[in-house]
Amino acid sequence: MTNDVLIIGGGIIGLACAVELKLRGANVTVVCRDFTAAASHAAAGMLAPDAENIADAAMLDLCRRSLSLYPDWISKLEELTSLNTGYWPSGIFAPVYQSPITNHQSPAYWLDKAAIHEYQPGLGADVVGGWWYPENGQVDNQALVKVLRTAAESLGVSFKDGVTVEAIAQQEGQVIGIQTNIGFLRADHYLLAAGAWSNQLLPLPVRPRKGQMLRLRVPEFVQELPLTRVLFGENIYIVPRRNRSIVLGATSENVGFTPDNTPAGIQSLLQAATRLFPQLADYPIQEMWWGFRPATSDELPILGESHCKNLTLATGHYRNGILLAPVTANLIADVILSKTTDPLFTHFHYSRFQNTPVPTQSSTTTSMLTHPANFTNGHSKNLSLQPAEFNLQDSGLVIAGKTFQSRLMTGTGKYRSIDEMQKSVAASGCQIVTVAVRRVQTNAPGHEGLAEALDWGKIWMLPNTAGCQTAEEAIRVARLGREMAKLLGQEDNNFVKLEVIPDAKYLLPDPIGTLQAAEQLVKEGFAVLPYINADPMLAKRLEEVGCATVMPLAAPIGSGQGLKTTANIQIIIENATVPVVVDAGIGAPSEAAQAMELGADALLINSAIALAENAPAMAYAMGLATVAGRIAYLAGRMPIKNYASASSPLTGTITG
Ligand SMILES: Cc1cc2nc3c(=O)[nH]c(=O)nc-3n(C[C@H](O)[C@H](O)[C@H](O)COP(=O)(O)OP(=O)(O)OC[C@H]3O[C@@H](n4cnc5c(N)ncnc54)[C@H](O)[C@@H]3O)c2cc1C
Ligand SMILES: CC(=O)[C@@H](O)[C@H](O)COP(=O)(O)O
Repeated sequence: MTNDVLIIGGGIIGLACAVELKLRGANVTVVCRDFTAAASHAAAGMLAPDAENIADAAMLDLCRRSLSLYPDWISKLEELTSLNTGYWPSGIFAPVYQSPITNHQSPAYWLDKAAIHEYQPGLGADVVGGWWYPENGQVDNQALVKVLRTAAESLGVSFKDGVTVEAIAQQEGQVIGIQTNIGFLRADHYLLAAGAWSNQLLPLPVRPRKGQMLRLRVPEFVQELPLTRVLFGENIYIVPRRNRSIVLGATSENVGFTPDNTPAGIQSLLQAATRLFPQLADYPIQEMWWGFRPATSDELPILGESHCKNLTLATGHYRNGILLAPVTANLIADVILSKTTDPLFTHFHYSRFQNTPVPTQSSTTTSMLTHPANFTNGHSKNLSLQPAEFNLQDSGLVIAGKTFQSRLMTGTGKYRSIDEMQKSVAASGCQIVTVAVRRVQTNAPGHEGLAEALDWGKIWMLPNTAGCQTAEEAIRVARLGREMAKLLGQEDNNFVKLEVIPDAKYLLPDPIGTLQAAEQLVKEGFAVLPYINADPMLAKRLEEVGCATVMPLAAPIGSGQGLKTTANIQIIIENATVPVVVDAGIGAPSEAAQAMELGADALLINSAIALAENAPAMAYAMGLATVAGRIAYLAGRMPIKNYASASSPLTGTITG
């Protein structure tokens, strides 16, 4: 039996799960950075599986199931606390301005113009009809969150308020604890319920979708409540509360975590609201706010088991987290305490974002997370000119005990398309591909779906900390990178390409920050591959603190200037006992070959391939150049002489 459960996040999902787990006998701790900075406070509280027109059948099923749990769940909570949640199964009207073409399925009823205006006086004159969803309703979500918190406290759930979880520490498929700003916390089992912030802790495709809201007040001179049912209009919903406030929402903006209400956002809400229910134009505005919905790429939640046996996921509830709270709490408690998974949950398993099958309850997740020990990207044959054919010894590139046959590493940035990137990676014959953790996490332009675009069973991932300006940031992103690699199936991948780059113009790395971050990451068990200026002293220091390679630059990243630091790279190569990977600035295959001829152990090339007119062809050429340069190095080049030396013999020539 799992005794201690630690929940990350104190929004409605974390709180609902806490109450349910506690009621079933677990010891529960909720760790939360900010109880009010949560989508759960910002929401409108509609319970609207039908009005929302949910297309996904399993999602609709889940939402309806949750709606059916609402009455009993609310009674239980209100009894426990003697507080009111404002639950109101009022029904929802969805007025329209044009007659619909499609028919909604029961439980929706079509009301023609006369009927809807009769049932709901005060609607805009251009409303031509509407749907009536008698089974949908609303709850005062802010009141409900308070009730849940009070219930949890009265049951003995322990709360750690104002505490930020910084990392989820894992070992061999188990979470061993969480790193927080107040220290390391441990439990038997962990539940991630961090809403829109979830992917700061695990590489899940959960992004913030901002919604702006405002509240009006029914003025004193209006005696009776003008609205007693939710109006679900086009780009607007109007949610009347029993306490005479009226909630208007909501915008849907893809602006990351950009805070604040904006004139454009509020104007759009007011315009749509007063068109639908004109008398609102004279109602006083009481309050405005905004919040971040936790949106996944397929707009469905992520529920149930994770890649770690003792970590469960309950996140990504997007537009319906208030509605889905009771069913989530019930089924998550089943998963954690009874180890049973409702068949419906398989539809919401995190692995749908990977190209791997969903593991069953009885199987361990290891099958999903293992990969072939020897990496071939399937296309390296063309480039495998074997030095052994010429009596040359080359045992391959060994980094942190892992052997790779290819000595070329590539990147994923700057390609015109994912398809071009995939073809180029294949054509290069590389076995290591570096991925910018931050850009993948934030779905930066050109990085959408990137993590899933390569076959990580064949390519070794080198997560990099691009975009980090300080040692602290790089350490945090490195930890995320390790989780990302794990989640994508490389359980034992502890590699990180460390980049600490405060300067945007030359993209030159900060040597002090790099050394500090490297020391820390080595202590945490990472195989650190630091990107550095070609500084032999720094290279030595990094080697001394335990880095797995050093990666001196040939020239600034993306400059394509070629080998500008040859003399220093040569000193680094002469003195290094770890592999030297020449990284950045290589513009042409001749320069790749030249770096390898110097004795570099490997190369990392991105821009020169991605920005070539024919990227896959250039990737192939870079692969050949890397092999050629390596063989030339092993073959031993002729010495350079000051004067000409005739190629043909000077003796035994025929005289005429
Ligand atoms: C404008 C708007 C309107 C909405 N309307 C509705 C609606 O009408 N009906 C409906 O069903 N749903 C609605 N939703 C969606 C619903 O609000 C969300 O799906 C739901 O609140 C998600 O709950 P949650 O607990 O997962 O996340 P949140 O409520 O966001 O809670 C997450 C919590 O985790 C904490 N946290 C995050 N990271 C960390 C960390 N590293 N360490 C510690 N703590 C952390 C945060 O501080 C926060 O308190 C709406 C959302 C918005 C924004
Ligand atoms: C992708 C990556 O890690 C780059 O930052 C790397 O330094 C390669 O540089 P080029 O793009 O100049 O090849």
